[in-house]
Amino acid sequence: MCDQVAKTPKHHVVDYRTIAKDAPPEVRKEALKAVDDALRSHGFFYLSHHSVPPPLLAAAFDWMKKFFALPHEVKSLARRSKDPFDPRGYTIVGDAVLDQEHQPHTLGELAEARAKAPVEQRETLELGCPHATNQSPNKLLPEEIFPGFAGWLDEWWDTTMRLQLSLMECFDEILLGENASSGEGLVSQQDLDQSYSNMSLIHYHNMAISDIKNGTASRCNAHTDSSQLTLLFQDDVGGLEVLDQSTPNGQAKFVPVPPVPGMMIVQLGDMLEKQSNGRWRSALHRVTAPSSKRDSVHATTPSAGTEGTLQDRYSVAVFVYPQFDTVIKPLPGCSDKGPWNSFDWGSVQTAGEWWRKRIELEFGKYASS
Ligand SMILES: O=C(O)CCC(=O)C(=O)O
Ligand SMILES: [Fe+2]
Repeated sequence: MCDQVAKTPKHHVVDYRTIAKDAPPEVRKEALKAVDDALRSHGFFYLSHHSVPPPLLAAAFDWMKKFFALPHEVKSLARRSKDPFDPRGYTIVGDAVLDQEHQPHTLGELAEARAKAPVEQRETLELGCPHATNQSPNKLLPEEIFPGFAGWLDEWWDTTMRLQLSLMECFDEILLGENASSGEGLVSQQDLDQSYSNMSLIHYHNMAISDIKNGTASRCNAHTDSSQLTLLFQDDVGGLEVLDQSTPNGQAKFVPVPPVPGMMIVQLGDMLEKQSNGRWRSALHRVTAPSSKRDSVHATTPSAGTEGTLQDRYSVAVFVYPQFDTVIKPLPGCSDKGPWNSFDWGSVQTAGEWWRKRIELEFGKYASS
């Protein structure tokens, strides 16, 4: 195990090679048990030796740096529309708001939390399935302004979708057991040609640590993802944290999920919490100043060189959704109620309805501005 993860011993690390279909059955069985344990206790795990080729991943970070460094007027050619349900395009600080630090149980409580949340200092490029014809197309800059990006996106999209599908196959085996191939599992809810999955390329602006400390601004407020599953790739800046409820005295606290070279993060979202009947946990997570900097009186960052400044941070989050007409209810094999229950879903039944509720809360303020 890598040293950086060893310092945070509670975090689970899964080696992708051990859950791949061609792994020896005994190895795979053990590894799937480790996946189950991780999702039961923390709702996320590190995935090492994953199938995203390093050059494709490095290109993701290069593209982000290039895109976000463009002048505002140019980026604005790809601006997200004000219709909350037209989710593609470039967003700026203040368009979206996340916040459920105090674990609201209803969508009403979530809306209240969001109304009071500090402003997240981030800009994003929101993208969806490049070849889907059933939803708004991606808002890309013209090829002559940003040559090569569309080609990278196609390859990235297909690679990450194949990866998520192989994780879904593992989840079906864990949750449905012998009935994994019955056509009632998670894989059957996916249509990769017309996928509703989406992703954010994210740039966190450099900012004063004092703004985080005094609560006037933030990087990414605490939230769960509304997806089934999120694939998260972060740069080496740090600051990602997840709520750990497994402490011996029962006191939940946010713990760092530091970047580890070569590893990505697999995180569970609201839909799979419900589909697993609360056996697995939708991870409550946030991005803040890395704890070593936050706790220091004279925090410095070597690259920024400025006292009390947090350097820019980049990440990619791929949010995996089933087809939007999927009814989100416990899967066969998940009749036993587990401990996690992040939300009262009220009358919401389908994946599309849940997405609409959550996206409205996230982007509603921008739409009305
Ligand atoms: O930037 C990160 O590491 C996390 C981003 C995130 O949680 C989100 O956009 O939902
Ligand atoms: Fe998230």
